Amino acid sequence: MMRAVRIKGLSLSRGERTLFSGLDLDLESGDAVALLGRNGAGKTSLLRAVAGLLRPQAGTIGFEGSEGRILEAEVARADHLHLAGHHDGLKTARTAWEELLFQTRWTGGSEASARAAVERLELGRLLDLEVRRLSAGQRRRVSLARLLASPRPLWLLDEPMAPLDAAHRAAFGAILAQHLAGGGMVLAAVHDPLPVPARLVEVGA
Ligand SMILES: Nc1ncnc2c1ncn2[C@@H]1O[C@H](COP(=O)(O)OP(=O)(O)OP(=O)(O)O)[C@@H](O)[C@H]1O
Repeated sequence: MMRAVRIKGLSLSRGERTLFSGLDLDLESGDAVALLGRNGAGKTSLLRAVAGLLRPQAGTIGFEGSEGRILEAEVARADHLHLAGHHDGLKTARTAWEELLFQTRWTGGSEASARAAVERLELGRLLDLEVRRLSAGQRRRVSLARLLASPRPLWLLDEPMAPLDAAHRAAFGAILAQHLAGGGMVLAAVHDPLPVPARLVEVGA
């Protein structure tokens, strides 16, 4: 079980442009961090680097288990984190249920855990619809259901609440609080405040 993330002296570039350099950030079990910064500052890029999808120019990203045990980064990334990007990563021609079940199994969850996530996110009436027929907020709820359907300690969230209405933002706040209370960690790029207490970290120059 992952208990901490340690980012030291991190520099990220896109093309010729350095987005930021010398970023230090520690995330411990139970912590939420809100990444702030102007459009293009590099918040999404940072989440992708933590997920292993973008190679840093400099610095390190380390993962620890209980008692400071170093986790192999490849294993930590494959088994201990979720990246919920703002493109949702859902195949549009599948039904919401097909897509949720496929992704749940892919990440080690079961049909029962997918059903429980459906209940929690009130997706029951949407399950037979193709993803392309869902509204932005409905699509986001299907995407966020994956977080619950296969429990993993580190949630990397890219503007998770942007398309959600007030009621579903509140429901998602409760889900985040429960995840943190259970020892999980949240690293979220946001423009609006997270609905749980979070440390604020400014990204970019
Ligand atoms: N695939 C890519 N190839 C080249 N440059 C990219 C790519 N993706 C993003 N960028 C550039 O990297 C910079 C940082 O983008 P990023 O998405 O990390 O910013 P952000 O802080 O998340 O912004 P926003 O608040 O608008 O979501 C931007 O200037 C963007 O144009």
